[in-house]
Amino acid sequence: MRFVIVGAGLAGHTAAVHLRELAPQAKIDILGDELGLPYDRPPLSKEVLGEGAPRYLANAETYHENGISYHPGQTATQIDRNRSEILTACGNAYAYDRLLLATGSRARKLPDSVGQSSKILYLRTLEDAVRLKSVLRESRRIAVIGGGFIGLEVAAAARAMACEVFLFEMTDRILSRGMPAILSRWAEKLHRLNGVQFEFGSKIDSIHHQDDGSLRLRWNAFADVDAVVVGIGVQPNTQLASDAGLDVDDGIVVDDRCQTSDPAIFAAGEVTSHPVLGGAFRQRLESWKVASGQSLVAAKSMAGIDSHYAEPPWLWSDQFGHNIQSLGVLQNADRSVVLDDPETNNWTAIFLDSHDKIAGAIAVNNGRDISMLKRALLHDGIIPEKLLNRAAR
Ligand SMILES: NC(=O)c1ccc[n+]([C@@H]2O[C@H](COP(=O)([O-])OP(=O)(O)OC[C@H]3O[C@@H](n4cnc5c(N)ncnc54)[C@H](O)[C@@H]3O)[C@@H](O)[C@H]2O)c1
Repeated sequence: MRFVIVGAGLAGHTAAVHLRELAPQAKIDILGDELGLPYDRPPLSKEVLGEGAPRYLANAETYHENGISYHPGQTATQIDRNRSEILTACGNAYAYDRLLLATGSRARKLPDSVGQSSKILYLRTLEDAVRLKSVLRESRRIAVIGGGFIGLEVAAAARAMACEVFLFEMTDRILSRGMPAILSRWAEKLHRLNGVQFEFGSKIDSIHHQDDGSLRLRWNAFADVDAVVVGIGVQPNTQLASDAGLDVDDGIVVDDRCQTSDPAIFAAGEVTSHPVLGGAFRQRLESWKVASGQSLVAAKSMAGIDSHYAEPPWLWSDQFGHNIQSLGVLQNADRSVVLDDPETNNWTAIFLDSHDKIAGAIAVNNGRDISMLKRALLHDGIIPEKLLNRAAR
């Protein structure tokens, strides 16, 4: 059996390791478009911007010892479904019996018309993180565009380096995509207390270089900064799949076995549009947990073992030493129950659906609540009595 994996992020790497265990005789190739070894992405906006080192997922010896052929710098450009081959930009061809697409996402860019400069930075890859860190070290004032997790984690890292930080968010609150207002209020207060300055409802019209090397931002006012960091979301890398005629709807459409509309082709990680909560709807989730969980299901399915992905959405973030966790689907919730005091740095909000069952939760420095609520969500959806006792009356 020949397995080819396109994408050497967490999903691609983890699937290769599982496939090796499940199919000891199989040929396994991983194609990655970056040059180095696969690494874990969450530390890029946290430890790597501080004093920490990147977390590599493997080294060349482990791949060699496990008979996994890792091909860095190989950008896949075409799936030839008739010949069951992947073609790359370098002109190589890799034949497959089962193919896994773990192509992830890329950073959404500001339009070129806003301005172009080597000091307008994005954060998606290890190379981006290393460059950003060195620019932050040299900067006194920076602008961050976008108040999502990237923007906020970069703001926290920049403040730790004593940079002045202006954060521009086009909506009226931070974390507005998918996170509830109670978390936005808490996180904004935390960031303000730590010196981050906010501009809401503002889109940058232009960014110009000035003679002294700084950048001038224009929206309905002006600001001069040394660098601009942009975190305005991501776009899934679906081109390869759509060019090959696979079903794509925002992400690559897969079933709960991670199989695409072609039975020989599978997909895993944040590029997938997959069924959530028993198939009630489908979602593309930008989360480490999806990459790690779906890679096991995809590997089993590719090896012919029955397996289904049924994990509820879960993600976390660390900001100014505080841990935020989010569980489940919060957008469709009808009401919430708050445990402890959201004015402090330890609280949990549980979101309930129209049947008063748990839809999801947010916990600030309360990771244990999330573990308990996850079990309850998967069991009967009822809030455990032990937690209810802490609800504000
Ligand atoms: N801890 C974590 O889970 C974590 C941490 C970092 C990054 N990530 C992931 O990295 C990816 C990228 O994160 P992100 O923060 O860039 O995306 P995001 O979509 O979470 O947030 C983008 C923010 O930018 C705002 N925005 C969009 N266009 C804008 C504009 N022109 N001007 C001002 N604001 C604008 C949006 O309103 C939104 O608040 C996501 O997949 C995210 O989940 C996750």
